[in-house]
Amino acid sequence: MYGDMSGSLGWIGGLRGVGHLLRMTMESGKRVYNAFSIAPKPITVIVEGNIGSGKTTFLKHFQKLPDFAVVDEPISKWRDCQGHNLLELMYKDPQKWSLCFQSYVQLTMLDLHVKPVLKPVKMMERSIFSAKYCFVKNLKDQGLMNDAEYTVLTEWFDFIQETIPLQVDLIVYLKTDPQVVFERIAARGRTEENSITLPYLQSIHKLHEDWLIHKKFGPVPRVVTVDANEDLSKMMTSYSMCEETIIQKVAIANY
Ligand SMILES: Nc1ncnc2c1ncn2[C@@H]1O[C@H](COP(=O)(O)OP(=O)(O)O)[C@@H](O)[C@H]1O
Ligand SMILES: Nc1nc2c(ncn2[C@H]2C[C@H](O)[C@@H](COP(=O)(O)O)O2)c(=O)[nH]1
Repeated sequence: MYGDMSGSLGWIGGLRGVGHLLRMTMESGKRVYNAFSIAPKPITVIVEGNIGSGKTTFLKHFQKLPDFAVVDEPISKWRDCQGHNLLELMYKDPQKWSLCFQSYVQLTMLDLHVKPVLKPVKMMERSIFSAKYCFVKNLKDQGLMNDAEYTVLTEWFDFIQETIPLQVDLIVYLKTDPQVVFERIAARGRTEENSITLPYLQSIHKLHEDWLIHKKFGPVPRVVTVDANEDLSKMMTSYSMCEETIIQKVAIANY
């Protein structure tokens, strides 16, 4: 289901030296592939987390690094699909608009999954997987999507999995308390989101935990969980630790 290019991370200790070399290369501002003298095999990292957990903010840190290609969530497309604000329609009347919205999410996320990048690390904000396992499942569980609609979306999802290899080498999970993200969403003030309730965020949180921690929907690639409740001023350490883990993953993929 998830393409994964590298073996066990149990070699981490033995490769720490390679990771250090890569880090020195990246910190010196040179291209990471100088250390290999050939282009390394690219790896794909997806960043997941509840609404308002800090994914966009987290990815801004990596956008500054020369060997990371950040692929943002296509929310601008969801807010303007040839003049239709599908995000707003979905929040205003999920019973009526969820199939339409989720179909477009699945298309726009697939487009980003297959988008090639010219850098060693491709970092995606969310994925076709969280759309399915968290948001679509929540709509079904809450009775906001009927069985026929859910079946059609699921058959599309299954067909995509069977015909298009979607590479995911690592998942960074920004884990938050629903109350924390509830307050952040309110502060962010996105008009479409002013109807979001705490119980909704609690449901989405539980589904992220079921998917990534309890693995209730099948095997997942390696998950690095970050406590994203911390205030922004304290997040730099977590960002740097994730950077190190990703650099080592590149090393493993090219060992
Ligand atoms: N660690 C943090 N502490 C406090 N506020 C944060 C933190 N990370 C992000 N924010 C703020 O919370 C809101 C949601 O962050 P954002 O990165 O847009 O989350 P997401 O992309 O997951 O929806 C934004 O207003 C952002 O400035
Ligand atoms: N119903 C769904 N809503 C989704 C999905 N993916 C994202 N979203 C919503 C949640 C937010 O309101 C907004 C952007 O998400 P952030 O977490 O980046 O703020 O889009 C989905 O698949 N279904």
